[in-house]
Amino acid sequence: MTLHAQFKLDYPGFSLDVDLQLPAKGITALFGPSGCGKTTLLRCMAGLTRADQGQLSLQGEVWQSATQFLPVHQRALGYVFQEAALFGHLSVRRNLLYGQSRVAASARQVDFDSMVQLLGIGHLLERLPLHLSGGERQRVAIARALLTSPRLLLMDEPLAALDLARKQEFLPYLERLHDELAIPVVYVSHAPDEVARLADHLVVMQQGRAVAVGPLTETLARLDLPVHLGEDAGVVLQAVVVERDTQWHLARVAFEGGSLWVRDGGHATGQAVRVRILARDVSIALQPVSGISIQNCLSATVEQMVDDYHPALCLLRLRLGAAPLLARVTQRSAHALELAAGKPVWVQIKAVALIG
Ligand SMILES: Nc1ncnc2c1ncn2[C@@H]1O[C@H](COP(=O)(O)OP(=O)(O)OP(=O)(O)O)[C@@H](O)[C@H]1O
Repeated sequence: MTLHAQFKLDYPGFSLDVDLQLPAKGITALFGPSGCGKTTLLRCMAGLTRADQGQLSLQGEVWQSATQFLPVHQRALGYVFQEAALFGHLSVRRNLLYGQSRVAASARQVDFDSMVQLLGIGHLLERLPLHLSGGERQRVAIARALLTSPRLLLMDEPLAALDLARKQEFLPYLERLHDELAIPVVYVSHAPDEVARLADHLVVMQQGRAVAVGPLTETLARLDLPVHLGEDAGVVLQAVVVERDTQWHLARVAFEGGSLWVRDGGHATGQAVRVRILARDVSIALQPVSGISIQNCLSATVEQMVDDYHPALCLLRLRLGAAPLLARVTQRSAHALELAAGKPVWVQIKAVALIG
């Protein structure tokens, strides 16, 4: 079951041309540089912009085709913008009830109290939007969108207007949504860390085209992505906490292909987590190295090697069992170690970010 979105549209100096089959569950990130068409695509999906040519169907239900165009108010979708658009003269509670009242009581699938609890806004219900922080406003906007019982949630850079502290405060709520919501979310972002943290599926856009589409882990590990991630190049692996070392405040997380020691994030043994490993934090040796401070040293095989964004550097894709890994090394080291596809090596992983 999928979300099928096909649109062609021309603006002066810009054209959108995409044909996407996306999973009808989890979070799909639309990622790419400013001006590549992410918002335009989202607006087409919402029916806020009418593409010259378009098709949109969600699990077989057609919202747009050559002969049909459902206007935005007839599409069962929630839309969260960069800046929360709440009614300023209504309390948070009444803003939420307004969202809920847009659906007939018999069609409501989302419960008011559970949404308030999920987004942690119970103590804000009697306040006016003016008296909320940016992050609180966005949480209310999401709750209001979800109270319309949508079948699809569209989010356009919901963190863009927040400062770093508010972002850190807000992200756990998005993660909770990710874990608890059954509806698909299409999430626009140009921040690699947000994508790494939230997305299950990735659409990389460039100049109005989708240049790479697929599950997050494999798509981030592609060496042919035309969008250069620079210092943000790296992989995200799904893992499980298997052991905790309370003396040293470390946790061991296992993934298909190995395990890593990371800083203990307080997760219980057995809990699923994501680990993000940046290419710049991975180094290569031909033998296992001892007498160094790096804790994580694993055997891997070089799969592919390409020139990187600076002539001194190259980017390698390796396999640790089933899991992909990216490493950035200098061309001189690659030459000295005679690195090539198929070569077995040892990787040392200097830093690992535990997410979720
Ligand atoms: N209504 C419009 N009329 C004409 N051109 C438009 C219109 N809306 C967007 N554009 C152009 O389409 C291109 C894509 O814009 P869009 O806002 O979709 O990009 P984006 O990837 O969301 O960018 P950002 O990350 O900066 O928000 C831009 O060149 C923009 O100037």
